[in-house]
Amino acid sequence: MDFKKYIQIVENYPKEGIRFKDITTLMQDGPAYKAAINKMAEFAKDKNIDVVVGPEARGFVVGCPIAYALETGFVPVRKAGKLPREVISVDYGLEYGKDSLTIHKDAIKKGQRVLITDDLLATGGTIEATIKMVEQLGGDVVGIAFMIELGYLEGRSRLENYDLFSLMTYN
Ligand SMILES: O=P(O)(O)OC[C@H]1O[C@H](OP(=O)(O)OP(=O)(O)O)[C@H](O)[C@@H]1O
Ligand SMILES: Nc1ncnc2[nH]cnc12
Repeated sequence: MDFKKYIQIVENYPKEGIRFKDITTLMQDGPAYKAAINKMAEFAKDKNIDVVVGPEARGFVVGCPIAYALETGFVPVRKAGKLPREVISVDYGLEYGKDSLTIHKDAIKKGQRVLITDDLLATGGTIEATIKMVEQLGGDVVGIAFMIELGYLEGRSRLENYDLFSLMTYN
């Protein structure tokens, strides 16, 4: 399937100079959404994943159905102030700003095999922060799956020690 034909590119959103890759046009097409999720789940199916972790909000859109397909649990990573119980947190930078991410302290058990998922790899700041928290809790990041990779931002170079999968790459 040509997944790129379902992605809309929006110029200068949310800031001048950013070419925003809108995945909502893929999500709203049932067969395309299902095929995209199945391909991402396929990458992880022989990795003995215990739990899938994804950052809000678009990381939930890919992470939850992948967890369902793999029959694992899903752990949300959220922006500061959104998780109700004790968290650990990390500050990070984005293609268009900076923020802070959190995860529940008891969400990952030592030695669990973790698949991290997100809709898009840009600078890699979000995923690097997510990896830091998973590893701090004792999780083993055995794979990272993206729907889209922005090759020109070289986020991949920050994730050299990990097994990465991207469904689509824009250069
Ligand atoms: O590789 P990076 O430079 O870190 O950028 C990628 C992140 O940016 C977007 O999330 P955003 O923070 O805009 O939040 P959203 O999913 O809630 O829209 C996207 O969903 C990734 O998580
Ligand atoms: N160019 C982009 N398009 C969509 N989501 C993004 N997140 C970070 N950069 C992005």
